[in-house]
Amino acid sequence: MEMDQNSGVIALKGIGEKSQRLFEKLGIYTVGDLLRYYPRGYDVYEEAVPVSEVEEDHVCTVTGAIFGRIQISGSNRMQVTTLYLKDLTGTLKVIWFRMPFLRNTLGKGGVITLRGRIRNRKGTLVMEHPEIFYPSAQYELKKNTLQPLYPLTSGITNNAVTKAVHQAMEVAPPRQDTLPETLRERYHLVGYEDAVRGIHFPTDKKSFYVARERLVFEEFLDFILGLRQLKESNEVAENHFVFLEKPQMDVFQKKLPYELTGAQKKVWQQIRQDMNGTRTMSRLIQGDVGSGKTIIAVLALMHAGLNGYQGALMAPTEVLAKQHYESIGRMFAQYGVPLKTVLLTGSMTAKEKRLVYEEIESGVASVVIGTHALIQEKVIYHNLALVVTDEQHRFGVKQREKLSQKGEMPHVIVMSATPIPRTLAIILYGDLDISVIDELPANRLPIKNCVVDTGYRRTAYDFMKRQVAEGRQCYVICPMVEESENMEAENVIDYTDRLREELGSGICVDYLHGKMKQSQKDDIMERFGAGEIKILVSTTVIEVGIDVPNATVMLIENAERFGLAQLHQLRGRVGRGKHQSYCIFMSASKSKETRERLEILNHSNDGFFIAGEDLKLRGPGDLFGIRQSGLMDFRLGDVYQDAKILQQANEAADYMLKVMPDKIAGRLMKENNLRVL
Ligand SMILES: Nc1ncnc2c1ncn2[C@@H]1O[C@H](COP(=O)(O)OP(=O)(O)OP(=O)(O)O)[C@@H](O)[C@H]1O
Repeated sequence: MEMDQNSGVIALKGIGEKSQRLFEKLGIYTVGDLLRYYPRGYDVYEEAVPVSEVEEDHVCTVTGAIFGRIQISGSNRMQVTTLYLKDLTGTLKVIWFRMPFLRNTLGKGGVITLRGRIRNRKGTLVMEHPEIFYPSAQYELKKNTLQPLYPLTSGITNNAVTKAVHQAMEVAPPRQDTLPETLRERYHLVGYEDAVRGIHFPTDKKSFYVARERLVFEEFLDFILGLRQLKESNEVAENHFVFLEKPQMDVFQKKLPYELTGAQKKVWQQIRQDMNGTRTMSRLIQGDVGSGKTIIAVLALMHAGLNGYQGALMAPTEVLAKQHYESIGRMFAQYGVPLKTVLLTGSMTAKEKRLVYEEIESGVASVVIGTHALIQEKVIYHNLALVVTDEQHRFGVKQREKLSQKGEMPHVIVMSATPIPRTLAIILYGDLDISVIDELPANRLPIKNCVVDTGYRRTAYDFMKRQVAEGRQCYVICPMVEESENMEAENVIDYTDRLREELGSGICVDYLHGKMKQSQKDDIMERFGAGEIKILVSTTVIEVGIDVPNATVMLIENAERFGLAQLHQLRGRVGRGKHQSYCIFMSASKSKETRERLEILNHSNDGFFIAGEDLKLRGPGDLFGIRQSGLMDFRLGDVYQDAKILQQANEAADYMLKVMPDKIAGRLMKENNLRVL
């Protein structure tokens, strides 16, 4: 049977119905999907290093002579085979678990190559459970190759995915190039088939870079073309709402416990003009953490409500939606704003939801706050004139379509706390007008930072104790353990136990992680917000938007595992009130690069500056590392890392629009287009 990109994966040899279902779980239905399922990283088979140079926690390759006798110890169930490998620089202890037969296979001695992770066992560096190349020459075949590592789901191995991709590449290579030749030549990009081959099975680092570059370019290009199309539709969308200036708006602002900053006033003015203007608003509000974006959204929602329209605020998480719902409700009650606010989230019971649906449909509710549930079919709005959303859940084509099908074409405000350099913002938010809140409220004291190693932990705990004694609260962030979400939870729980022990029973310590039930999360956040919980141990779930101004200490464990932008976001959870705040970046890493990165944060609290420095620090060498920005969920591209490619793609989009507009329509139809919007 002839196979092509649209054939189901079941057409491949070795894939039966059971594996087919597993592939479907990964979102892979066709051979084409499989080829677009890119590795999340690579195992690099580096040159062997001398025994004296192996590093703790690194995967290393060593070559040497088998020294002395191979020993077997331990119980029957957990037999440990121990070998000593010797080269000119030293001797390394190597162990395997449950592989006693190795004594026979390796018993002849001679030269061997081993590749495995180095652990520190009671002060001795030991290589654990390595891959064996015996005789040593076998390693030559693998040396310098990169083996793909795919994101997996339980029941499917990396080997199975690798094999399937291999086969697909052979029987149905993607022959048709998806980029016009002029663009390929102009930007020196490899052909599509080579790129797909290179991303799955790079022969060396260079072939990986060129493959990736081409695919990232295309991903960005499609994204930008989509934005241009959105911009066009924004430009023609007429504002059919009528807004009048309401005196309550000024009264409300005067009653606030603070005066708006100059930057907040400027941005509010821009929004008001837009809402009262002739076109439908599509505006991005960019502001550093804690710059006071929420109040701007509140003003806009009030403006809609007081004019008899509905406004919706869509938050990225339930915790945040609830926080907004409570703080806005409180504000309205306190300052006499006669607008009904409702909350709608996925975890509410059917009965609760029904009630809210009714209040929305009848127009009783003026301000609707919630998560993604807000754009579900069942919600029928009553004159929806404004949607405020955040950058992660940007209001894309699909959402707009959904709402316009309901007869609404609301004004849209997108809020972003990611201070990206202006040149990039203009490209990434090409469909939106941009407002920047470039000033922090005047009552803020700059956060004091320090970068320390784990030896400082005790001192940090003592410091937190003192802060708690003064009535303040603290956050501790534990790293997310990649791949295993259950472990993520365990980490936080274990850490909390240890911290409770260290600090004694007088201080209430609790934890928060992504796997908890919604009601538990709400409960924890409520108790932290009320000041009952003094120290909150958490994963990065608290990263976005949590606002507890009484919290003054942020301790980030394993700071090296996070990107700069993310660290800045985390730090932004403190320094939100009038008290002096502190951020402690803790890291055991000795790497010079990590230190340099963390020093940037140590010396600056300015998100825009940090983003700029972050950009400067990067080189292609970082590509195997963590994705730094977490901004917009591109399949391969990273807007910081690939800033140059982003700029080129932007230029290419201009060129296509001018020279080959006929080639664009086809691209916009592509299924993955604007996936990230
Ligand atoms: N002009 C102001 N003067 C003093 N305090 C302000 C001012 N504007 C907002 N605030 C307060 O500052 C805190 C942070 O504001 P807000 O939650 O809106 O920040 P944000 O910009 O959304 O930040 P993030 O992106 O970190 O969530 C809030 O407690 C808010 O009440």
